[in-house]
Amino acid sequence: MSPPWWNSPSKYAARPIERRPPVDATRGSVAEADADPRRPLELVLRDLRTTGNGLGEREAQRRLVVHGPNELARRGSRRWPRELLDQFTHPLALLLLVAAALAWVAGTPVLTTAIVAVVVLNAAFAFAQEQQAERAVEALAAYLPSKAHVLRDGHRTEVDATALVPGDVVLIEEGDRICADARLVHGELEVDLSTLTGESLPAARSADRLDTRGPLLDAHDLVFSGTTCTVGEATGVVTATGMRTELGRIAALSQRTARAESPLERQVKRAAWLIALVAAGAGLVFLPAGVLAGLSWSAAVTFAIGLIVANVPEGLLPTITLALAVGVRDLARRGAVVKRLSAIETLGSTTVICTDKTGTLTENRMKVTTIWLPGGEVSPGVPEFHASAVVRRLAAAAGACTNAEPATPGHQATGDPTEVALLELAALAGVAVEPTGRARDRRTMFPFDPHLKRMSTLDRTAAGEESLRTKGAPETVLPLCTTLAGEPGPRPLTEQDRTRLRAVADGYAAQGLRLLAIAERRWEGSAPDGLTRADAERELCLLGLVAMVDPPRPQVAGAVARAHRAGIRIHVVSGDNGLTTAEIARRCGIGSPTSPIITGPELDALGEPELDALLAGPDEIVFARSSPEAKLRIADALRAQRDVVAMTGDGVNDAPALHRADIGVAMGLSGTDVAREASTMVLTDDDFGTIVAAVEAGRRVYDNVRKFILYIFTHAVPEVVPFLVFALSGGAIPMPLTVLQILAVDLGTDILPALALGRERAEPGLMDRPPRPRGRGVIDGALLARAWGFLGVISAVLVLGAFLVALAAAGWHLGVRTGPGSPLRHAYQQAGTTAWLGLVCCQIGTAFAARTGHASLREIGPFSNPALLGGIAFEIAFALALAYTPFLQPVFGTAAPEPWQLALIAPFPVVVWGADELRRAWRRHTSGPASHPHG
Ligand SMILES: Nc1ncnc2c1ncn2[C@@H]1O[C@H](COP(=O)(O)OP(=O)(O)OP(=O)(O)O)[C@@H](O)[C@H]1O
Repeated sequence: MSPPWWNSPSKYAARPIERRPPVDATRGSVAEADADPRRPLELVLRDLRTTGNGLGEREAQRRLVVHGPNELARRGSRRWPRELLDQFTHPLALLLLVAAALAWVAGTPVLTTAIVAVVVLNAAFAFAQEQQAERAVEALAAYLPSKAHVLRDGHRTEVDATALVPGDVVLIEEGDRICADARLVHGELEVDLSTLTGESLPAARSADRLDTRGPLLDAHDLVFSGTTCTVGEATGVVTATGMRTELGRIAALSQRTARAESPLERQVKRAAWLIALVAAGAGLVFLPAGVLAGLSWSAAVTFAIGLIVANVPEGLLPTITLALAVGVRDLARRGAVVKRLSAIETLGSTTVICTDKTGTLTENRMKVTTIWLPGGEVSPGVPEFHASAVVRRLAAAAGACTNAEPATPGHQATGDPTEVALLELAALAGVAVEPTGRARDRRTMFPFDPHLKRMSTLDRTAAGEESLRTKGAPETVLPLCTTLAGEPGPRPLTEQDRTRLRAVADGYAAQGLRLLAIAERRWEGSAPDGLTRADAERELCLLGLVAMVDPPRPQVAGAVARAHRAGIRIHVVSGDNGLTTAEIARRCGIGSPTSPIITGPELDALGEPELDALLAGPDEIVFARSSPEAKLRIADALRAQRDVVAMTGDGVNDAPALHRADIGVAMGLSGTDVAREASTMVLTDDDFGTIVAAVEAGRRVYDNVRKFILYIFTHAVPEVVPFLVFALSGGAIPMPLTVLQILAVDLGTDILPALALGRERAEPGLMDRPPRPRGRGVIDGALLARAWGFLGVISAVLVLGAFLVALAAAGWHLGVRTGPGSPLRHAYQQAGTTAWLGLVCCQIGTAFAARTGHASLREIGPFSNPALLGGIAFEIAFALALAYTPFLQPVFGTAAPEPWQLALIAPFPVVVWGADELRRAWRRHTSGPASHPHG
């Protein structure tokens, strides 16, 4: 049987497979495409003109020019004609086209042209918005560059995955995404091939299991781009990159998958349909009513069609998609890359955040502050520290039992910050660790296991002995120890020692320090072959405890306070000690002195009902020494209570919990690729504060979508009511607005202000109100009541009032004819134009009212949305052009109003906005802090 991967002579053995200098690729192209990666390794390496030491940097650059970047070609460019066509064939557009056909049959070619223009304009607009949204989402990839570790010039280097070339030797670790097809050189792995094969169970891959038959994807010595490593470590030589990989071949065959629709988009689509149906119903009712009121059939049909066209909200959906996409793009700039548009709305309703401690609440920059030795406590750097042989032994053991790389001139340290701190300790104690020597001396490694919470290595030492070094959480290391190191020599570890050690550990932990126990076991000569982990990690000699600080990030306390104000609870789920975690949580403002601390074993002992009861309570809980499975249980229990859960994670084992939470949050800096892929949101700065900022952004985008909907729903009432009055009065009161005038509002004056509302900044108090309940629709009763029942009714009264006043001033009274040729014709057109401009004025007032759902306009400042001011300026210019341009007047049925008529409608914006301002003030007064904006 082949030795396990950790038994290889070194972790990334820079062991030459075949000493052959790298060859200039330009002198003979690498036969990458033709080389069968399953041939004997020597032949594969020869054809790829490489060695187990990897390529030289210059050679890699040359190959990059020859082979191109390691990325999949985009196939989207040819899809746009189809996407544009889709805009004309979706059901709402078809409904409008049917209306256009009816208008043609009814003998109104102008209306037909207008409706077709509406459809074309809408399609163009929607298409442009969707393209923009797609580009915004695609641009996110730049925020999450994929990285790969390679040997270049014999050194381990991190490069962009796009820079990988055939012949590169890649280093693959647990949690990595594999970025190119590769033949394993040595090591063993388990890989998740589900992206290629759909098979979700991990498959074993090993450098030592040659496979020359069967399908390529089943070959045991090959790994493929797009898959992930779930367990193990290996090196492999890249055999194919970019479109030549198996993933590339599949991508070349398949189309890009369609973007999944978000719940918000589904809701809006349903609402759009409902409104379209209501509009069609209103149109049908109007038809007989209009005829009874004295209209000709063709005029009645025209108006019925006008009603439908005016109220079908066909532009709603793309605008909302764009608002979401813009929200996603803004968030990415702030450090949170959201992978699905729908996540942005879920984020806004988050009720619970379950966060890690290390790196999320804290800086993840460890520094050893104190060492506890059997003979007493010592701080790094003091004279006793340098003088003590036990310190040196502890520091050497701790330094050897690491995989991190220490800092060198010009290079920062890399790897686990806990280990980097231990390497720094070793250097300070005069036993600096040099990675090549460490790799050379290592015989076996039992890697860090999140359940065991410890790691061990078996190393050859200078004295010709072999030594097992173990470091890990004191709770898991102490039970394995039987002796205690001391100056004269080890002595048995007594029960009193254990009690004392536990007290010492608790004392450090209560100060928020992170603790590691360091222990050792020595063999004269060699340790027995084939030692299992359980065999090796026993009868250890405890060398001491190392306490490290990892300070809370300075901005976390503020973010926690904001989350609390926003009604969000925060539970800490950490692998660390309970007291340490509780102290860090306390410093961040999470929990109270009476908050429960539940350790892993305690959680395991809790039944589901007890866990549910615990989580249903008001407390914020510290889950300490927890396993990745604990996260899954917590996420499930919270979701069962209809909480909306954001859960952080970074390891491979966190992937199921990240999947299960409503918002899985992965760490972009310290997390594994597997966690990143399982998550919905990736923090590019690993900072807890960014999660809260993302929640805020989610709330803002959702709010803005509602503002936008409020605005475009409101105008339906002043448009429809005059028709109803006309019909109900049996034609005695003439119709103020023409169909084309209504279309001019929907598609001319309203569009830009509506879009600008979608970009409104966060309203004050946004994070002072409780989360939106799960499942509450974006269009709810409160929004409709405000749009139709309040703003709409006020606008309708004003519009109709202006019309009647203008008409009456010209001598009109009930029943007097205003049709073509009648003496009042011009006055009627002037009155109609006054009403129409009045409607535009009401919409300006509505726009200002819609800017806030709860706060007063003064709080956000009337001029703080310049796009809205620009949109309103356009709206006014457009409206005046329609009213005063001679060649447009006959088309739209307008006539220039008298100055006094303009003066009559000029205050309308203030009246509409002012009424809503008073309503909001009254609501603030009666309901206290904002609960339901727009309600
Ligand atoms: N590289 C390591 N080698 C050995 N032991 C470690 C190592 N890293 C952490 N430990 C021990 O395992 C414990 C759990 O570590 P883990 O990484 O699961 O959680 P954490 O980083 O402390 O906290 P969090 O889960 O909040 O990020 C630590 O408290 C420490 O005692």
